[in-house]
Amino acid sequence: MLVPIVAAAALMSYLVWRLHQQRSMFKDLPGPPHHAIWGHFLVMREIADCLPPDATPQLFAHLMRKRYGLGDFFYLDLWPLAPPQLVIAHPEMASQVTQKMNLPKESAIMQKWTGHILGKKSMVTANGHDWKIARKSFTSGFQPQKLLQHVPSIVDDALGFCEVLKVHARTQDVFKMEDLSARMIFNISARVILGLKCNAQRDDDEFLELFRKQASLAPQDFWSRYLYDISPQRHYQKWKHGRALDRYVGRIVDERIVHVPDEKSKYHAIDEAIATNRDYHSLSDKETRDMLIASVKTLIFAGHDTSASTICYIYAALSKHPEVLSRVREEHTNVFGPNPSSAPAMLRADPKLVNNLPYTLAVIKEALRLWPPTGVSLRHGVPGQTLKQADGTEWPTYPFAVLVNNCATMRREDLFKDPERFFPERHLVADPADPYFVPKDAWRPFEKGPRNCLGQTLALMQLKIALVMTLRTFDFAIVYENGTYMYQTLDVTAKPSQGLPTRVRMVYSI
Ligand code: HEM
Repeated sequence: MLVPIVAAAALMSYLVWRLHQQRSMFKDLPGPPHHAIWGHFLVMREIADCLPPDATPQLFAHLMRKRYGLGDFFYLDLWPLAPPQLVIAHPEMASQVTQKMNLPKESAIMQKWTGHILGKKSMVTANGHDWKIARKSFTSGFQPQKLLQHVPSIVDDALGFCEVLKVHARTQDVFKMEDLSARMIFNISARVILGLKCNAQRDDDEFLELFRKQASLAPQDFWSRYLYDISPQRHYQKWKHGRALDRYVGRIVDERIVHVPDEKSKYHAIDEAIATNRDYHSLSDKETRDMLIASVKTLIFAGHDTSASTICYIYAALSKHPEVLSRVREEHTNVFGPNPSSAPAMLRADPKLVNNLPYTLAVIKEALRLWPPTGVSLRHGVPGQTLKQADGTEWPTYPFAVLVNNCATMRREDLFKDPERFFPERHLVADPADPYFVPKDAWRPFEKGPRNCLGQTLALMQLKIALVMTLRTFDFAIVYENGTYMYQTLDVTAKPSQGLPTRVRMVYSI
C-alpha cells in the first residue's frame, strides 16, 4: 500500500515542479495575460470562443494581438498540451526567422499532421540533407519558363471545369465549390508534375481518392494536432492507405524512370528530377526512389489543396464586390477580346499572355492576403539564435516552436490600410507615400526565403487561367444558409467552411 502512495506523491511533486519550471520560463517574456497555473490556456479558450469550433487556429494570433494590444511578437505557454511557442507577426522579424536564420522546420509536430499523407521525408517538413536533395531535384521543373509550356494543358483542364459548371448552371443546384475546384487543380497538378492525364473532375479518380482517404485521417482540431493519436484502428488505416498511395505513386515514378520523353522540351517536373538524379545518384537506390515518391506526393497534395481553396475565396470575394468583378472582366476583354470563347485558343497560341493580367493578379494576391491557405510557417528555435528588435534587444528562439504567423501579419492595420477590406488595388500601388502601398515583405502567403513555396509560379498561373476561363462566362452566387457564413476551417490546410456552397448562372454561352 505504501509503495503506490509514495509513487503517487513523487509523481505529483514532479508534475508540480515541472509546471512551476515551465510557467516561470514566461515570467519576463512579452505575451497576453499569463496565469501561474493555467499558463495561456484561459486566453486561448477566450480567443477560440470568438470563432466557430472548426475554425482554423491560424487566426488566433491576429485576434490575440488585437484583444491584448500585443506587439510584433509574443510568447505562448500551452504546456503540457503543446510546446512553448514564439509567435511572429511582423515582416522584418519573419524575415529574420525564415531568411537570415532560416530556422529548421518543426518536423516532429508537422509530421503528426501530414506525415501519414506525405511521408516522413516530405520536402515541406524535412530539414538538412533530405530537404536539400528533394528541393534541388524539383527546382528546375518549376521555373517560370518551363511552366509556360504547360499553359495549353492547363487551359484544357480549366475547360473541363467549365463543362461541369455548365451542368450546375443548367440544374441551378447548390454544390460545394471546393470539391469541384480541387478536382480541377488535381488534374492540372498531375499533368504538369507527372505528365499524367487524370479524370478527377468527372469520375472517382483512384489517385485523388487515395489522397482524400489519407487526408480524412489528419487531425481536425487544434489540440489533436499535438496529441498522440491513440486509436489503433486509425493507425491501421493510415498505414493501409499510405501503402496503397506509395505503391500507386511508385508505379508512376518507375514508369517515368524507364520511359524518358524523347525531347527535353517535353519534360515534366518528374522528368527533370529524374534527370538531375541520373547525373548524381543511382536511380535504383532506395533512398532516391523514396525521395521521388515523397516529393511527388508533396507536390500534388500541397499544390492542389491550397490553390483549390484560393479559387473559392476569390469567387466568394467577387460575389460581394461587383465593382472588382467588372474591372477584372474588363481586363480579360482587353487582353482576349470581347468574345470569352476566344481566350482558350489565344492562350494556347501565346502562353505568355498569362503574364499580361496585372489586375487579375492583384485580385488573387488580395484573396491570399485575407485568406491564406497556409498562414503559418512552423519552425524550431535554435540555442544561441535570437530575435533582434530595432533597439538591439534580443529574445530567445530556443526552446520554442517558432510560429511565423503570416495570417496575423497580413491583417495588420499599420501595414495594410483598411486591413479587413477586400481591395485588390493596393497591390498595384507603386508610390510608397500612398497609404495603400504594401510595404516590403509584408505580403507573404507563399512565405519567403529558402523554404518558400516551390510551386508559387504554377499556383498563380493556374489561378489566372481558371479565372480567365470562368469569370466572363459564369456568375457565382455563394449561398450560405441559416445564418452561416464563410470562414476558414482546419482541414490539413485552411479551407472555406462547408466547402463553399455555390450556385452558378451562365452569363455567356461557350
Ligand atoms: C495558392 C497556392 C499555394 C499557397 C498559398 C502555398 C503556400 C505555401 C507556403 C506558405 C509554404 C511554406 C510552408 C511552410 O513554411 O511550412 C509552401 C511550401 C511549399 N509549397 Fe506551396 N503553396 C501553394 C501552391 C503550391 C503548389 C501549386 C505547389 C506545387 C505543385 C506547392 C508546393 C510547395 C512545396 C513543395 C513547398 C515546400 C517547399 C520547401 O520547404 O522547400 N505549393 N507553400
